[in-house]
Amino acid sequence: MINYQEFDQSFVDRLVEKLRALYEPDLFSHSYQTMAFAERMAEKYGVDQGRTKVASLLHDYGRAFPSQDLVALVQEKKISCTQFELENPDLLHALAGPELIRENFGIWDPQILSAVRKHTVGSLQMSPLDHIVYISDKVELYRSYPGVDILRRTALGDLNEAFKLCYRQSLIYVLNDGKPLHPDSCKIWNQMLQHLQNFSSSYSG
Ligand SMILES: Nc1ncnc2c1ncn2[C@@H]1O[C@H](COP(=O)(O)OP(=O)(O)OP(=O)(O)OP(=O)(O)OC[C@H]2O[C@@H](n3cnc4c(N)ncnc43)[C@H](O)[C@@H]2O)[C@@H](O)[C@H]1O
Repeated sequence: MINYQEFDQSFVDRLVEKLRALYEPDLFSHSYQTMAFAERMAEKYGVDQGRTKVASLLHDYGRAFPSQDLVALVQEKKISCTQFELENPDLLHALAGPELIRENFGIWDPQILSAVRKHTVGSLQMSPLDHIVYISDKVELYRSYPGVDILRRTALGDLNEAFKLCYRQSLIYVLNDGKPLHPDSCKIWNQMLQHLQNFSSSYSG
């Protein structure tokens, strides 16, 4: 029997093959490239490689399910979810992801499940692993929007700055699309600026 809580390379390899068979090709390529970028970031920032690979590979697992199934799942399992999120089902794949991953892969690791849940809107409390998965999703090799190269370089140089730039990028993307912004976004943005300001003033003594 596979010990699902040991995220060694053999576990990762088997997970890659399962997802290759399960996902549409575009979703598989995106997930694989997100893992490849996250791996580089984990090495740079000293974050657990196995967890990083599993979380980044599975971050979009909820995307393999139709929206109506995700709505039914969050209601049936009473997954913590706001009215705004229910009305914007693009956001549900991140919220339903942890439950689906527990059920279908037997992965209960809280750090992995946290990174999956927070990869779309972020959160007021994010670990380095949460940041790595969030950023890698936005800058993986197949993303090709203007400015993505700068985001990639920053991602491998300064984790806090990279999260700030990627978060800003996502907010602009949502606004330009004319979509409603998640109510938590403003709080997350302001808290991040405060944190960066405190960090830089304590650093400069
Ligand atoms: N705070 C918030 N409030 C409300 N809704 C929110 C939100 N944050 C994210 N969302 C929405 O939630 C959805 C899911 O976000 P994610 O979970 O981050 O995106 P995804 O599953 O990888 O894919 P999707 O197809 O939906 O998005 P895309 O690759 O085009 O894009 C994924 C990301 O890649 C970047 N990106 C991709 N194409 C880009 C482009 N042409 N220009 C600029 N940035 C781009 C952006 O950062 C973008 O967010 C997004 O569509 C987004 O609109």
